[in-house]
Amino acid sequence: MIEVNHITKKFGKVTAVDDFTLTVNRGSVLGIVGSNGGGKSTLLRIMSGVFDPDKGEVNINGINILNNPSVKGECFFIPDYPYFSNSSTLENTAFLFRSLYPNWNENAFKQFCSVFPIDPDARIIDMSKGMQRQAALILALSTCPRYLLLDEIFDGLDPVVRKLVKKIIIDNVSANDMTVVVASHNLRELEELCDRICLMHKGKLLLEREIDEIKLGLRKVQVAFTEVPDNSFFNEINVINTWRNGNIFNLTIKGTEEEFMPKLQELNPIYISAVPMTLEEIFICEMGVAGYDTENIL
Ligand SMILES: Nc1ncnc2c1ncn2[C@@H]1O[C@H](COP(=O)(O)OP(=O)(O)OP(=O)(O)O)[C@@H](O)[C@H]1O
Repeated sequence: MIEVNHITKKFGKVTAVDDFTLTVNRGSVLGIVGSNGGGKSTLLRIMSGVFDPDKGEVNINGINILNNPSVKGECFFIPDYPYFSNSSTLENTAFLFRSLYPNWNENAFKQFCSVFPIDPDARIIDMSKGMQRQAALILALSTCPRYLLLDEIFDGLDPVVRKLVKKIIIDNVSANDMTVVVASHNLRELEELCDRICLMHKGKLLLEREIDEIKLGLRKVQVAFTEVPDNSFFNEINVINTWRNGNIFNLTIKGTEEEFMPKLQELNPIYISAVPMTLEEIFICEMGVAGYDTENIL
């Protein structure tokens, strides 16, 4: 379990992370989304021990990571721009990592090298951005980390590799109880990967939800009437957003279809359809309901 307790980190006048508290359960995948400059990368750097916080602490399994190399050694952090030296290849970095990481898994390394379409003997800095990320991920996963922290890992990956990355991460979480924290602007990818999502803005945690709870909770409903019923019909249903175009209503409704459909049917609509919302739509909606200016946050 990772516990982030009241972390604050300032760079001069900028407060990158502001009294941030969060718990990541063992064997779970947490997604962090939020605005540019919201503090995601800084938070990940603090969680992995790259930066020390000004205030607060990060505990892994109850142990403060500050000046604790053995706990830090259980984490592998892939930054948004992974660093490789001029001469690094996958093979020679693996040679180094074998002696550095006690849990290095040679079979896993060979298997990852065979499934990812990159040359293990090529210089990593000559590779494309997406290929460099793949190289970083192959090395990270071969160290068998208990905690994997990923910053914008999907950036630059093609759709086939994105799918492969998600599958490998999910397999590792279920097989090895690995805990993953991934910061990304790509809500669609996070939706398929994460158990929980948190939203960070101006260094603060604005929202944290289970993916299933989010998805079950809201529906996008389009309903059309020949005769528009009295506005009071909204009172019967938990409508949190309405957009009307003549006799057609586009509603965001909180609740299950079993709950609200019979009530809508009573109004004799000529057309009705309910579809689940994407994570992006839900976040935008929840943020709006909470009074935030969503256009400047997501
Ligand atoms: N090393 C640094 N020195 C000075 N300021 C920094 C440093 N690192 C981050 N910051 C500042 O801290 C704030 C948070 O930056 P951070 O990179 O953590 O945000 P982010 O959420 O990852 O942003 P993005 O989504 O754009 O990658 C920004 O205002 C940034 O300019």
